[in-house]
Amino acid sequence: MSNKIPIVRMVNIHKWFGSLYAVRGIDLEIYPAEVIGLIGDNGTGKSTLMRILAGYYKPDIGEIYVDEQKVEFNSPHDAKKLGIEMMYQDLSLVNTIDIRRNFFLGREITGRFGFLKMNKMKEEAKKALEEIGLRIPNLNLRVDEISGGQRQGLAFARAYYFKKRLLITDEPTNNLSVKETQRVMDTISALKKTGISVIFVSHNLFHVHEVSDRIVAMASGKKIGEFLKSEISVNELATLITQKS
Ligand SMILES: Nc1ncnc2c1ncn2[C@@H]1O[C@H](COP(=O)(O)OP(=O)(O)OP(=O)(O)O)[C@@H](O)[C@H]1O
Repeated sequence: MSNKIPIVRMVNIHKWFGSLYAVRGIDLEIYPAEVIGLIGDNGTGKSTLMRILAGYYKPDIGEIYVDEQKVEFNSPHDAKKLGIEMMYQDLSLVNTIDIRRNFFLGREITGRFGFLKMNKMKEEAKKALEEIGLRIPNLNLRVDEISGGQRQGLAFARAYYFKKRLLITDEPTNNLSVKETQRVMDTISALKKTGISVIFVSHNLFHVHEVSDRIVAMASGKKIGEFLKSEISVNELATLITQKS
């Protein structure tokens, strides 16, 4: 990876919540078209680090570089403008409206006089879904009528369509069946092929190991290891995390 320029470089990031020292000097680099697994026990600072990267929190110490330019995120909007987005459990979808409207939520395609171009939106959504290998037969369904895996897929396809560069996804395989989990993992791999990078935060070491190129382990706010997938097994990851927590 050293001959490539990282999309993002986090340098010496520290964060306190009052007297609680949540993130203790983390360095993290993310390269284009790379899946990074971020692991660690509960309360080790993974979400805090990711929220800093996505502009929800400011670090107390440390710097963030995007394309080697120093940036300061004052809000998630600032990070989004640079193509960095954190996907939350609710995936920012509205259950009671259909898939194609969700796909464009707040960014609808309109024609003259502001009318919504429903067919155009349907076509574009279908194309984006297909390009990352997802088939949802009926885009007129409401989001609460599709499965959890399909909801994840929709959120991923939307990120792909709106040209995000780095997606942070927190436990995307939680509560999914084996088949649905596989679909989410396949979608992450498909996104990677389009050049998008993904940070996959999860407690499920099997899922992390399967989908990631590189795995970063945290304990007590610190980075305790960073490995290429080929360098470490799931069992070794489990031992590392349990020993340090
Ligand atoms: N907004 C906040 N205010 C105060 N303390 C916080 C806040 N957010 C996180 N913390 C604390 O910071 C520490 C790190 O939390 P964080 O959520 O980053 O851990 P995590 O590794 O993501 O955990 P989990 O895997 O359980 O989601 C914890 O002790 C947590 O209670």
